[in-house]
Amino acid sequence: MPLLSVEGLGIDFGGLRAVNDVGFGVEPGEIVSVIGPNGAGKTTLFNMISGAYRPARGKVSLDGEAVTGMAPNQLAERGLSRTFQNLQIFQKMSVLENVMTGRHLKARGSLVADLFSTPASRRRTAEARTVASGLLARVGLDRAADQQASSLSYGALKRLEIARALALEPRILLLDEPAAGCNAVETEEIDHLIADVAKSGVAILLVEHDMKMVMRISSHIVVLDRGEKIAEGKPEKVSRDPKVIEAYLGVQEGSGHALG
Ligand SMILES: Nc1ncnc2c1ncn2[C@@H]1O[C@H](COP(=O)(O)OP(=O)(O)OP(=O)(O)O)[C@@H](O)[C@H]1O
Repeated sequence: MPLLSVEGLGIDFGGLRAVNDVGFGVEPGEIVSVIGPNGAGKTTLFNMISGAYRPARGKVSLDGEAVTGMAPNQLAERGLSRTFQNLQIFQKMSVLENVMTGRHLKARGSLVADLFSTPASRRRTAEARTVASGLLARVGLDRAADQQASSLSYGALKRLEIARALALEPRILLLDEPAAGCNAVETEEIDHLIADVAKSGVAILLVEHDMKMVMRISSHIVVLDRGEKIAEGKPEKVSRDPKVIEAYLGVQEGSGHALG
């Protein structure tokens, strides 16, 4: 049984079937990418899986448990963590503190204990600091730990956001355009980081426009067009699929989203 299982998922916006009858699974250690032309329904699908939208149809399961329509914090408690297309970093906090905030759900204790700084709350903070430091080393930001987040380059901020999502120790990580706005070097760093996280056994679901990156790192690709799944499979198979080529060619002019 896949760790994340999506079956017959769908939602409408007014009369528009934004996503319809989409299903797939993600196993631990796999990198599954969702691709498709602009407006295909990728972000909407992501929002339904991560609890931002309640699906009108279908089912989402995590490790066999039905989690359809659960709120993001309930999903986080069950091991689903996500990053956002528009960075959600606290710019005025230090790099280390940003990762520590990602740990709060995991290390949740009593507010009263924290207010009075009890030994238990001090222990939790120390533990969060240790975990956060380890994660910063993992994403190559250990030397920047005490800097204000606003001082980081864009690519480094993207890696910081991944470190913060990892602070929850997720079993599945949803990455929304992790390489958007990054240059080639930054994209490659993120590329390696994602592969490394997958290798540690975390399941990864990715929405990404950088087709070269998608083809390089995906174990499996799901292709959407106008809300429907039109193809899925290994990168080599999907990139040769006539339906996929047609969907992209149909919007290729000026969109810059050709299959790489
Ligand atoms: N909140 C909303 N209300 C109404 N329509 C929406 C809403 N969100 C998305 N849509 C519509 O649903 C369809 C799917 O949009 P979505 O943003 O999921 O596509 P996408 O594949 O992520 O596109 P892009 O590649 O441009 O990010 C589009 O036709 C879009 O206009």
